Amino acid sequence: MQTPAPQSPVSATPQDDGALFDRIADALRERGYAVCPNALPPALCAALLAQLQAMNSADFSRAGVGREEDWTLNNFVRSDAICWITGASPAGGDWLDWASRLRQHLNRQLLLGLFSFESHFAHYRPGDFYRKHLDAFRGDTNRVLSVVAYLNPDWQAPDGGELLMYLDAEGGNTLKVLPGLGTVVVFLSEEFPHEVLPARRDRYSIAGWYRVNTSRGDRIDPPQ
Ligand SMILES: O=C(O)CCC(=O)C(=O)O
Ligand SMILES: [Fe+2]
Repeated sequence: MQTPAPQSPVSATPQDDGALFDRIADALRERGYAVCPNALPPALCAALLAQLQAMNSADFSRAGVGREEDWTLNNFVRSDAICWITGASPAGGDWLDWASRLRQHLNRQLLLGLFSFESHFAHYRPGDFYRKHLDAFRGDTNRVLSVVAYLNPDWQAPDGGELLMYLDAEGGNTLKVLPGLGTVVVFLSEEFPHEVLPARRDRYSIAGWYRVNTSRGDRIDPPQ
C-alpha cells in the first residue's frame, strides 16, 4: 500500500500539480508558452486574495523598467504598482513553494537549469497599462522563463486588461488572455513580446521570472 504524500498547508494537491506541471512542460516544449485557466490551487488563490485585501496602496510602489543601475521610472512604458514577494507572509511563502515545485518539475522535464525565482504582486488601476515589451533580451540577462498568475475573481471580457502576447516575429499572430482568478501563463522570456491592455477595473496579478545562474568571478548574479 502506498503511503499518502504529506499535505501542504494550502493545497492537498501536489499530485494534481504534477499533471498541470506536465501540461506546462509539454506546451513549453511544443510552443514556448503555456496558458492555463484554473491552474493555481483554489486554496492558494484564496490565501493570496486575502493577503492582497490586507495590503494597502502603501505596500505597493511604482514599477520601473530595467535592472539595477539601469532601473528607471517610465510612465510611458508602464503605469502599474508592484510589491516584491519575499515569503514573509504565509500566502507569499505558499506561492514561492508552488513556484519552486514548478521550477523543479521543469528542470527535470526540460533540463532548463532554472536556478532562482523572483516575483512581485502587481496592481493596475483602471486605465493602467504595460506597453509591448520583452522580459529579457538575448545575452543580456538571466531571466529565462516568465510566469504570470492572475488574482481577479469574476473577470469578464468587457473588463479589458488582457495580456496580449505576440506569437510570431511579424506581430500578426497574437493571443489575448483574460486575467481571471487562477489563470497562469508561462512563457520563454526572450521569445515573446507582450503587453498589458488597459482595464476598466482594478487588476491584480503576480509576475515572476525564473533565472539561470550567471555568476562569474566576484559578481554574484542573481544576487542571492
Ligand atoms: O500582468 C500581466 O499580464 C503581464 C505583466 C508583465 O508583462 C510584466 O510584469 O513583465
Ligand atoms: Fe512582461
